[in-house]
Amino acid sequence: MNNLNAAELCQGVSYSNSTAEFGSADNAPVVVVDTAYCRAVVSLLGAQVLSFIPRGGRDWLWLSPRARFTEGQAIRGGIPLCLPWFGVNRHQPGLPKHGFLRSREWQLRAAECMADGAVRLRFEISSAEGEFTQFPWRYQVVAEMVFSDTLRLQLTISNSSATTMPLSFAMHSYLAVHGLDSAVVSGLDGQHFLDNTDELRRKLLRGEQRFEGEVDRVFEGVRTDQRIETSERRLRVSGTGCDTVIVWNPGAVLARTMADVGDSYGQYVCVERGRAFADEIELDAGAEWRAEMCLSQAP
Ligand SMILES: O=P(O)(O)OC[C@H]1O[C@H](O)[C@H](O)[C@@H](O)[C@@H]1O
Repeated sequence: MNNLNAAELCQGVSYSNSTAEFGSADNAPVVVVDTAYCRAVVSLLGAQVLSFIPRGGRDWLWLSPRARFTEGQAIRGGIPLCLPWFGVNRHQPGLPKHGFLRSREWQLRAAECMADGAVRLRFEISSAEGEFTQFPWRYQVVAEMVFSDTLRLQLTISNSSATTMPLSFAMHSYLAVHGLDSAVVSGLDGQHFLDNTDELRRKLLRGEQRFEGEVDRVFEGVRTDQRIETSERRLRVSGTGCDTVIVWNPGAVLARTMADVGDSYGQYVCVERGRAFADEIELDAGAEWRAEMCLSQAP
């Protein structure tokens, strides 16, 4: 199955590459959405939204200036799609972190301009034969994105195997902030979390989530929206079918060990939506799971 060719793209959608868009040394194909609402860039590698700039505004997403754009390597920033598992695979810790799909090339199968001026893109991917020995399930994933004055991202994961498939995932948003000190995440007050900086001990968050040093927290079974407030904007993250919220920033010390983060760690916070840990899914043979995350301007 091939990508749409350029003539099949609707108005406001075009192909470009990471060098032209971001000045990267690696040159990977990207899709650009440029409409009255926004300008957005999506990489075919990982079906990863890399930039979303509402008209007259600044980018909601952070992309590392040192991001690499080569197959088999994760792109640091934007919204990586981590699946068919999130983080370290709990059943087989030796498998690649965050699943196979964030560093594989997806296919762009549809690009549609909607009556209200929004653009919808549909990307698809299937499990690769070479992965079967490590993860013995066959599955398909459709990622649909709707770009308007909000960014909607919907995942549909289908299990086409004869047995139940363990599924966890995350839509791993890197949200741009201007000064980590002023970044505040609300909507998690009174919720328990697994502290990934302290052997996943279960703890309680009281009040707002702030960022002093490394933060790596998994909130399960969340029924609320999150609001991310910085000195210059307020964003809302909401979701259905993705009740796990992961909040992450490496802090200065860990960031120094990450070649594609380094001293840029203060430019983003990750507020991710997915299903992981207690929210992990047992996806029956032939069944599918749908999840949607929406980023919007908060009042
Ligand atoms: O460095 P990566 O493999 O992209 O992972 C980046 C981060 O993803 C999630 O937020 C996890 O909770 C963190 O533990 C992890 O460090």
